[in-house]
Amino acid sequence: MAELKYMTGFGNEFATEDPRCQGALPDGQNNPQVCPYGLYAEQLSGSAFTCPRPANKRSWLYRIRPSVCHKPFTAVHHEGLVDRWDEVEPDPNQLRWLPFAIPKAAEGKVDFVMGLHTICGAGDTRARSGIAIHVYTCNSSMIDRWVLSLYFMPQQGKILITTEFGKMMVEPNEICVVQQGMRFSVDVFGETRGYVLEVFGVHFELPDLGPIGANGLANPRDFLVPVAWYEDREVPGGYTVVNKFQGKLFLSQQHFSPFDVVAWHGNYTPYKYNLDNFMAVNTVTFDHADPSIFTVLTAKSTRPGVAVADFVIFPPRWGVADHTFRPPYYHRNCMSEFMGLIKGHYEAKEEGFLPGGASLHSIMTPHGPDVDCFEKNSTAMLKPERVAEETMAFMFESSLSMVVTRWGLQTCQRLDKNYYKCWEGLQSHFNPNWKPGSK
Ligand SMILES: O=C(O)/C=C/C(=O)CC(=O)CC(=O)O
Ligand SMILES: [Fe+2]
Repeated sequence: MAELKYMTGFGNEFATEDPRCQGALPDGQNNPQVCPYGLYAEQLSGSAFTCPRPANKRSWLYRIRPSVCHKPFTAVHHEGLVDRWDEVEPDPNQLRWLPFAIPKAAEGKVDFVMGLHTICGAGDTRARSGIAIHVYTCNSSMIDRWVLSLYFMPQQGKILITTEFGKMMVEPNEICVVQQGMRFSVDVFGETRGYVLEVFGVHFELPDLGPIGANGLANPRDFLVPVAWYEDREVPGGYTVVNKFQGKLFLSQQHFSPFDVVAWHGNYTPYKYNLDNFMAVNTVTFDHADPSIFTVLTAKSTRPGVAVADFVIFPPRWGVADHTFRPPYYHRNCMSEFMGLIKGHYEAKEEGFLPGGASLHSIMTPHGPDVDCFEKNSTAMLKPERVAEETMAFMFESSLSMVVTRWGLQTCQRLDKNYYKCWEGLQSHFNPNWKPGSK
């Protein structure tokens, strides 16, 4: 496959035409009486029309047929997708999952939609407030079907995401955002697994940088946006549209490929980002900084400074803190922390937290380094050293109190029942005779 092309930037106004149809974008207006090449104009709104300018997101698509040409939607049951949070009793325990099992191709084809399972979430898709965290495990490409609106993190196996806006190849260590309403299809190249965060009703933004200044963390120029690509393809057997609506899936048929957008312009787009481009900022003196220092993207709530979901990474970096216990401190948090591992070993849990697995530390549930990590780092010689080499751990940190699904707690059979034991060996080192100045 030829190398894909991308445009760069975050949330700016992009304009792109498939090179086969130069001049497809109308000049100086959005909906001329007749569009170039006989295309239809269609607007995709990502925000209320009246949103303040910085938050106002929309794109104009110029396509062979408008997307309204389809047969009626009919409901279909998908066991794995959940949007109500009362299936099982709440569980405040520290939870950890072994790597989620990927179905073997020999045992049957499973595509991205079939292989999508909700692990936890909160809120209401109807009130457009809340989140859901899913995992996908699959072995086959989606054939002539597509679905809407997600934030992807491949963990194993690259994925080719074809969207109405163009194509993106997304590899492990990259993230990809396909926003609400954008139609896409996922091709895979073998056994494939990854994480998905779905945020209802808000969009990811780059975090403000405050005293850091104008540069750093995820820089806007490193975000990649697909260029227009279309196919004019009749599908006599029917192209299945998968619509995720109010948490349920609906199918409809149409007789042509939905990827028929010849040109588009706007600031509401899918995009991808390689986590190696993250410029980490951290202490060069002492103490462990709060993990918010590693925020890549944030989905803000209406409360100032409080995120519906922050996307945070723990990238390879230097650790230099003087007279400091360098790994994460023990803590209880007013936010929920869902973690996953793309590759490598996470410093607070060298064992048991594995690539393709996950952990959830709910609101106010205590957690922190395991025994080995505590003992090793309490006596370590503190010289500059590489931390998280060849590793990429991430966290979805949410102000919502998330509920775990029945699939997450029971059906997937990946819950590590012994997780709590990793702290059991923490000894008391209390010495009532300790004197200031002694070791
Ligand atoms: O690295 C950090 O600064 C904190 C990160 C976290 O809060 C995530 C954890 O709670 C890690 C853990 O499993 O202990
Ligand atoms: Fe934490």
